[in-house]
Amino acid sequence: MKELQHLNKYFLKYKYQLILGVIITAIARVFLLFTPRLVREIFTVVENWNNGIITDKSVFKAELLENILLIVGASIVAGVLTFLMRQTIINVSRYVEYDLKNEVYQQYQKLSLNFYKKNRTGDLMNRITEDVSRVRMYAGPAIMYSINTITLFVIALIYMFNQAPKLTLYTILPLPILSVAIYKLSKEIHKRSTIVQEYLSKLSSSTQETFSGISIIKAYGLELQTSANFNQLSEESRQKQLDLVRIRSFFFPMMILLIGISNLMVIYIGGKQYIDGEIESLGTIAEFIIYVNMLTWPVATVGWVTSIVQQAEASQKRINEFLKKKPEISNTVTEPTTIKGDITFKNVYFTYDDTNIQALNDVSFTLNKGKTLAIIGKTGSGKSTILDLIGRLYDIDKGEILIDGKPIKSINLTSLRNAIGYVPQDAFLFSDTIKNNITFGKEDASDEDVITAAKQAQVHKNIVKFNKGYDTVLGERGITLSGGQKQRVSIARAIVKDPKILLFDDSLSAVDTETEEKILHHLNTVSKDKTTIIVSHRVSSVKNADHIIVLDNGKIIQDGNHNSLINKVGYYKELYEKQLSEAY
Ligand SMILES: Nc1ncnc2c1ncn2[C@@H]1O[C@H](COP(=O)(O)OP(=O)(O)OP(=O)(O)O)[C@@H](O)[C@H]1O
Repeated sequence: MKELQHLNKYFLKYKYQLILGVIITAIARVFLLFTPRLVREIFTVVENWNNGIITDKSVFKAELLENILLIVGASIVAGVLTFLMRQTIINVSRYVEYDLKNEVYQQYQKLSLNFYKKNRTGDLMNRITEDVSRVRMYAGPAIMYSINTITLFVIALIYMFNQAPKLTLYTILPLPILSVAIYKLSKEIHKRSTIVQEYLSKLSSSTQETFSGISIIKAYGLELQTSANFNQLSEESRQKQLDLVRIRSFFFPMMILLIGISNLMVIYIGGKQYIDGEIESLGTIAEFIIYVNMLTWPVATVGWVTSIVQQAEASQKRINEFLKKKPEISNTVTEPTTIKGDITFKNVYFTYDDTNIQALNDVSFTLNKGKTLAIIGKTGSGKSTILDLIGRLYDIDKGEILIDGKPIKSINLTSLRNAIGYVPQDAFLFSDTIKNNITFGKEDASDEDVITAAKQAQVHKNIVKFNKGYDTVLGERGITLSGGQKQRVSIARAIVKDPKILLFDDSLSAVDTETEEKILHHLNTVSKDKTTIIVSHRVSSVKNADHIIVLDNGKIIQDGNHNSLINKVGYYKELYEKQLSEAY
């Protein structure tokens, strides 16, 4: 229960609804328990009529009717209260589920990129869906059924002991056996349903992967093989489902058996006691039969609730593991920082934790506000890493990164990221309209801003050709853009944000040189007062930059401007000549 204490703050938040729920539950049970006593009354009235104690037929009828009406009345009140019990306690569990989901999601957002590298997406999704649902079962049904069982049991036992103490003992004897049996069964059901769940998620991720890679599968003619893999997985999954169904089938027969045994005991022992004169009325036997049936389900829930609590505890433990994680990159500055855009790297060293790859080795450069730096170099030389470090997606090992002359850690993280317009290597677009994809970083951008940015990114003409223009939906339910179109929408997104710092990570690789030329021309105007970094493999993209650095294996091996570098023997000159000859 230690892990579940995390939920106490939510119980405190919804304390009034919870207390109301508990009171309603208790009162509902009291009303429910009127029925057995009233049934006994009816039996007594009938016995009295048979024994001649009541002789007046109208009195007999009136007493019968009174008890029947009382049963109907008590049942209606109990029914209404049971409805209200669910409306309070189950509602609270839904509120708790909602709050907990939000808490986990907020925490996910705070955690740094490294966290996402170390944990699989499926696992992250599971904690926010499966685990939170299991915890909800504790916050709602488990609490509700526990209160239900306790109140019903206490009140019923008091009534029963008052009526016939010996019969009570015999009646409740099989109930603990029922509880333990249900507990064991629930545990086994849970074990098997977890396996079924695992198979279902394997099936869905494998299907999802197949659909995502359908063009490759078709191109390589692998349909039969993927179908065979699917069938095998599906067959295994079916087997596990059948195992689960088998164990579940025991549940109700077992309950019926144990209720049957209890009923028989009441009839047998009660009957003997009646014959021996230990109990006065046959009505008591009827009353006890109703108690047994009323108590069976709550007693069965003791076993069920125990297993729910155990599952919830395990799930909350997994959730807590993530909630307790401290973000590696945190914002320590509360005041917003105004950013101008000067960037300085001083002897920066950086190694990726997970792979131990040293991506940057003693990198230094200075880039003043409004200037353009280009980074060129072989793949894996550390170009993207420099951009990630400017956005403080990682903290460096050694050296210093200064923004406007201040250490990057002393700058408000939100202000820093708000000041950056980043165009990643793989343009990521959401399943949303083109317009919303462009205004992603600046939701209040006007239609005019969006169109201007799209024109500057050379994608406006493509967009207006679609039937719905800027309202065209992209992604799974919409159209698929070409690689170059995606890159350009992504560039428009950065431009519309009007940031102080623009970072382009090989963002023109999928556009032809003519379009590239036009985009670069517009970028000259757009980035006039902005600090710009362009990462590229193409000399044509970087030649107009104020400063160019050439990276190799995390080290700067050359730097200067285009004119100086093409006159120096080295990587840049070689690349320039090679790309020049390819162009002709
Ligand atoms: N998130 C990461 N975790 C671990 N290692 C990484 C990560 N990102 C990059 N690396 C490694 O760091 C080195 C530098 O990578 P980086 O992406 O900065 O290179 P790049 O010059 O941008 O390459 P490319 O031109 O192919 O995009 C590479 O060896 C790469 O494998």
